[in-house]
Amino acid sequence: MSSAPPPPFLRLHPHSSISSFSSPRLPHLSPRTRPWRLAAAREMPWPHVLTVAGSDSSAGAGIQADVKACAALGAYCSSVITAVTAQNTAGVQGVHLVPEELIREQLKSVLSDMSVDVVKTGMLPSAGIIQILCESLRKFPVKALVVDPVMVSTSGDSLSDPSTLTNYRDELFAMADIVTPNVKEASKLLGGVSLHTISDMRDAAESIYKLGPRYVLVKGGDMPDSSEAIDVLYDGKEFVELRGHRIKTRNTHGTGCTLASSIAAELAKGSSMLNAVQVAKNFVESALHHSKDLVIGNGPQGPFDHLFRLKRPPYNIGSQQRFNPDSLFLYAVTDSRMNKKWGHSIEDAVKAAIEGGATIVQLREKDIESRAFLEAAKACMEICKSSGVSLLINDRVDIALACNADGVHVGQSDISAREVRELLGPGKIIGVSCKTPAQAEQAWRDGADYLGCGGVFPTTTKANNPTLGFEGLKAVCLASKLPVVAIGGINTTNAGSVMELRLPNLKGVAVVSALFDRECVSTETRNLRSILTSVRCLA
Ligand SMILES: Nc1ncnc2c1ncn2[C@@H]1O[C@H](COP(=O)(O)OP(=O)(O)OP(=O)(O)O)[C@@H](O)[C@H]1O
Ligand SMILES: Cc1ncc(CO)c(N)n1
Ligand SMILES: [Mg+2]
Repeated sequence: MSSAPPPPFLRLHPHSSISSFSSPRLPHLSPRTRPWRLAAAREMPWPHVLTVAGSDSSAGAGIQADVKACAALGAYCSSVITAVTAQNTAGVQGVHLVPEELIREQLKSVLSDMSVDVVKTGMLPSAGIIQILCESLRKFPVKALVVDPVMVSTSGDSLSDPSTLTNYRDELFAMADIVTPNVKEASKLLGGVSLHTISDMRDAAESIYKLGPRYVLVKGGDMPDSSEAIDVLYDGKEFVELRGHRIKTRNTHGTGCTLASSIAAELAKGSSMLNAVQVAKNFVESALHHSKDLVIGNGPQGPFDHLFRLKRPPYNIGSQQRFNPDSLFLYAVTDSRMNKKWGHSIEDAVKAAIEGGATIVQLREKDIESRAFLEAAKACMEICKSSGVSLLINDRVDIALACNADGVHVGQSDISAREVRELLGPGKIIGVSCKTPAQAEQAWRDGADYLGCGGVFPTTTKANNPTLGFEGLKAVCLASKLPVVAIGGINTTNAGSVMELRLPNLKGVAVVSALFDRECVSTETRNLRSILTSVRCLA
């Protein structure tokens, strides 16, 4: 690794010289007195990740991978460049460090102005750079810090000075929300222990956890001879094994950078750590899958396509509206037979349910022709959009895509949540009907957002639907890593008893006939809403 020469760039940038560092650039004006902020009628926060990492000339890893991953997942990505590397698909040919004072300046420029949510680190090649980063983070705290302790490239070239080990371990890890070493990096951090099995990865995660981060993710991308790519997440109490298919491809350059940036993007959007890691892992797996046969370069390790989703519909992948689990509180599911019986159109029924206080709506239309269904779905989308309520479509991914619905709900015999996610992209809501803890686990692995669990009580809406009772509901809620909505035979007389169970993850009740097999849908919804609210108030 070459060392940094004196900074010649000062002459190239007379207006941004390091000597001006101590004087603030922005005049200290309150938002009210900043004229450029008054122009916007409604300010929309944009999830923001700052990556502090090295440039990769081949653009498969480093800063370039980080920017692409964040863009693909709907987050803004600013970048502080720590080093410029010469790399291609054969390996690393050169490394040049950016002068430390310019790194400090870049950090201040971004952190002092741009409302960064999450900082993600990649290549931090010297001890001094880590110290500067820690100082900057103490001065400008952010919501979360994701540390990818990049030490060696997959080609085996060194990307950091051995002296950084001490600063990682003693200073940066204690500030980190998550640290994401691969097996080689975990071994280096722990003085050279060898990692061959999942059990070794767990032990390593436990040892690295003791250095101070809130979570440790030991990545198994480089574990040999496995049909699965398994990562181990540890939070100081529990281990979670994240298992994905191992994609057979040469295009794995930058998987680590992409995973860490994707975690950062999801955290910036408001996800929990476990969900962020799961979404990130699914994203890497999908990107590798879609890029497995692409050819760029002559070396053994090619880049992959972070923006693979742009090649296929839907294009609105960067939805910034995160799914809010609290929206499951009063979940209205339509039924065309009931609407027909009472002379309600689907649109009128949906409008009435929302008027009465439904917090999310699903169109479950089993006996209606596709064209009529799509027209009704489009009209319902307009109604839901104007009242800020999400609209999901039962089973029909095609209808959901065509009307740009907020998501899809699938059952155990419909296409899997993983495939629905592939089709809908990361910004849409996916729910799965589950009756057992095993199904709940699978739905989470497949990238679902919530579970529908039931039938809690006997129901006539769905034929041949076994009743789970409170015990079955409890088993699923306790095992689930996702929020749950209870369904099946729920009405104004028993909804209170369901919510009074106060089960973990149980966010609300889903109802069909209690709302729609009635003359006045809005009155029924209002009654149910007030029952649910009073139970919540007593909590
Ligand atoms: N061939 C593959 N198929 C599916 N997932 C993979 C594959 N290779 C790596 N992954 C996944 O990619 C993520 C990054 O893991 P990996 O161990 O490759 O990190 P890394 O070695 O730090 O990356 P890099 O190659 O960028 O240095 C992990 O979630 C891992 O499971
Ligand atoms: C600049 C840079 N950062 C990280 C990695 C690790 O993949 C790499 N190869 N290059
Ligand atoms: Mg790797």
